[in-house]
Formats: sequence, C-alpha cells, structure tokens
Amino acid sequence: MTSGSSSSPLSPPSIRRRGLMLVLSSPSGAGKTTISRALLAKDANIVMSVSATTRPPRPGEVEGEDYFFIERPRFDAMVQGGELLEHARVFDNHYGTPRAPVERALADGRDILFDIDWQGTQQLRQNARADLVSIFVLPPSVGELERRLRSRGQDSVEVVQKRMAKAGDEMSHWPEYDYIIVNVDLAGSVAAVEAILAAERLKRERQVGLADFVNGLRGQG
Ligand SMILES: Nc1nc2c(ncn2[C@@H]2O[C@H](COP(=O)(O)OP(=O)(O)O)[C@@H](O)[C@H]2O)c(=O)[nH]1
Ligand SMILES: Nc1ncnc2c1ncn2[C@@H]1O[C@H](COP(=O)(O)OP(=O)(O)O)[C@@H](O)[C@H]1O
Repeated sequence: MTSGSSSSPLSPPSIRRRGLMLVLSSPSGAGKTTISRALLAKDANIVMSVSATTRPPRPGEVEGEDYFFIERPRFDAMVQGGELLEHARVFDNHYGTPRAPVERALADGRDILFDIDWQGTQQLRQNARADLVSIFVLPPSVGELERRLRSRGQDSVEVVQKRMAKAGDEMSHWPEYDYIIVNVDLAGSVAAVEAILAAERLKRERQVGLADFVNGLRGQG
C-alpha cells in the first residue's frame, strides 16, 4: 500500500514521515475501544478507521462514528465491489474495513487506528506489512474480563456468554502481534500505546528524506 507523509514534531521539515496503520485487537471486553477513544482524544494526528458491520447498534452507538451499520446484502456488495480492505465474520456478524478512507488518510500522512480482530489483522499484514503496527490487549484475568463485559451493560447475558466462550480462541493469537499490553490500569495502557507510537513514528524506514538531510549536515561540516 502506498502511504503519504507528514512532518514529525521531532524532525526538521525536510524530513517527512509515512503514516502508519495501528491495530488494536483483544478479546471482547478487554478494553480496546476505551483505549482507542482516549488515544484519539489526545493525539490529533490519528484518525479512527470506522468499520462496516451487520451487527445491530448497541445503545448509544452512533452511525458513522462507531460503525456503519448495514444489512447483509449491502455488506456482500461491498465485498464483491472490492470496497473493503479486509473483512471477517466475528461471532454471528460480519465486519469489514472500508478501503477509501484508509487510503485517503495514509495519503495525507496521518496515522490510522483500527479496532479489528485477528483475522482482519492477518489480512492487513499480508497486504501492508511495512505500514502495520499491531498491539494485542489482554485482560488481567478471565474474571476481570467477564466483569468488564457485564459492567459495560450493553449486551444480553447470552451475548456475554458467547463472547466469554470465544475469549480463549481470540487470545491464542497473541504471538502474531508486535506488542502486548495487559490492560490493568487504563491510564497505564494508554501511556503504553503512546510510547509505542512515539517509537514507531521515529523508525528509520518511516522517515522520508533522511539521506538528503544527512548529506546536507555532512556538507555543512
Ligand atoms: N476483521 C475485522 N474485525 C472487526 C472489524 N470491526 C470490528 N471488528 C472486531 O469485531 C469484534 C466484535 O466487535 P464489537 O461487536 O464492536 O464488540 P467489541 O468486542 O466490544 O469491540 C472485535 O474483536 C472487533 O475488533 C473490522 O472491520 N474487521
Ligand atoms: N483498565 C480498565 N480497568 C477497568 N475497566 C476497564 C478498563 N479498560 C476498559 N474498562 C471497561 O471495560 C468495559 C469493556 O471495555 P471496552 O473498551 O468496551 O472493551 P472492548 O472494546 O475490548 O470490547 C468498559 O465498560 C470499559 O469502561
């Protein structure tokens, strides 16, 4: 995938930076939505990828902000038309990442945050490895995971049970991710994601124009 560039606050303007794709995955209820919201509120260079889903909205969820809530025929048409960058069935519903907004954000040199599962992450890894930074969020314990799912209070008892039953399978994918965060305390987890982002943004291969900049420095010596 092609990426655009943006100047980095830590670099002179002649060094530009490729946007990166930051994925957060976790078993349902571990806290990735909460961590994502906190991060978006603090960092103006990050945009959230809004997925399309056939899942019905939960109370308080906003169309176009949390998800694009669509019916199955529309979802299938998007898959057929190549409008989704990746897609997967999770629990009993279908989810996918619309391609156009991601390409637009990367072209503008902005970083994009994805809240997607391991299946979608595998697809992005195949198509855009160089731009991908992946984080797996674990709960401190299974008891705490269940408590968080229940306390969120947005799913029926059956749905919570189904999500708990799938948690072990989900968690088995942790070795595929670049970074692991155990979400004990929210502020600590947000700080950990910020630290990862700060380091990843400084990676040599993401900085465009370095060779010219160093040549210029050497010419001044
Ligand atoms: N592959 C893929 N997974 C998604 C996408 N959007 C959401 N998911 C995942 O689908 C799962 C269920 O999401 P959701 O129903 O919102 O419940 P959550 O577990 O509380 O976030 C989570 O693991 C999400 O990361 C997407 O566009 N693609
Ligand atoms: N570090 C934490 N400590 C306690 N509760 C948390 C923490 N992180 C998230 N939560 C709570 O757990 C519930 C599930 O979090 P959410 O972000 O919706 O999970 P996910 O998106 O992974 O399904 C929410 O009620 C949220 O407020």
